[in-house]
Amino acid sequence: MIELQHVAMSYGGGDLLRDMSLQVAPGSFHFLTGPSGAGKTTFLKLCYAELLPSAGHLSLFGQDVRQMGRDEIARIRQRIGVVHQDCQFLDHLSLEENVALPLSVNRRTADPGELRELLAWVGLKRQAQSLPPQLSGGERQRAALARAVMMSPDVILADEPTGNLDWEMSLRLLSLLVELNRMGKTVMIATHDLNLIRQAKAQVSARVLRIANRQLHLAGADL
Ligand SMILES: Nc1ncnc2c1ncn2[C@@H]1O[C@H](COP(=O)(O)OP(=O)(O)OP(=O)(O)O)[C@@H](O)[C@H]1O
Repeated sequence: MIELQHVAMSYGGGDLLRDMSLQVAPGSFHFLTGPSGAGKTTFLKLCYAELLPSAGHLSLFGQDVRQMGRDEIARIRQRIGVVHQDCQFLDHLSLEENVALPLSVNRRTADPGELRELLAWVGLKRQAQSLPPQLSGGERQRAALARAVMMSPDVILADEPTGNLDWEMSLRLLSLLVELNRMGKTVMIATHDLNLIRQAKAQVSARVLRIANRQLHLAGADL
């Protein structure tokens, strides 16, 4: 589904990430951890072809990212829902419109019933007409998750989705991601929060990856 072979990534200077190999199987659950600045966001950006590797081989859904044209990348991205670290909402659009945005971008209209159901699933039915600045941090993160699953993607990539949330709200968000995984979605979460990882491991079988010294390591069971 996502496969890296000896991938390196550089923003121009030396390698930020080097010699990374990984196979992400359909339906798997991964955490990605590591110190601030280690390259977690960069790694996720590779996984949705926002960035291309500077060396090595990266394939998404069996296709080499280097061989893909712009249209193919756009098609592949529809299969990958991303929860960005800063949510990236359009502040002049309602929550409902923001969540439906991936469809409008693809010139499709959201089914009102499905949209309502999705907002109810993340507990935001009442806030459908609110503007993003009127939402709490937890509401914004849940809305970002709803937007990420709007296109029924196969993979969900979440970048520090609980970064600014209290423990109770973090658990709520985690339970939504676990539910998605139980529905068969592949999930990868970048996080600093080792307690969140421990909590998740009690619920799902998750692999924990750690970026350290520019390389990708499989963390031990002692987390
Ligand atoms: N577009 C860019 N151009 C140049 N350098 C960049 C760019 N994006 C990120 N970097 C640098 O790459 C390094 C890794 O950044 P990245 O955001 O991937 O790390 P991170 O592990 O997600 O950090 P954090 O946990 O603080 O979010 C940082 O030193 C950052 O400044």
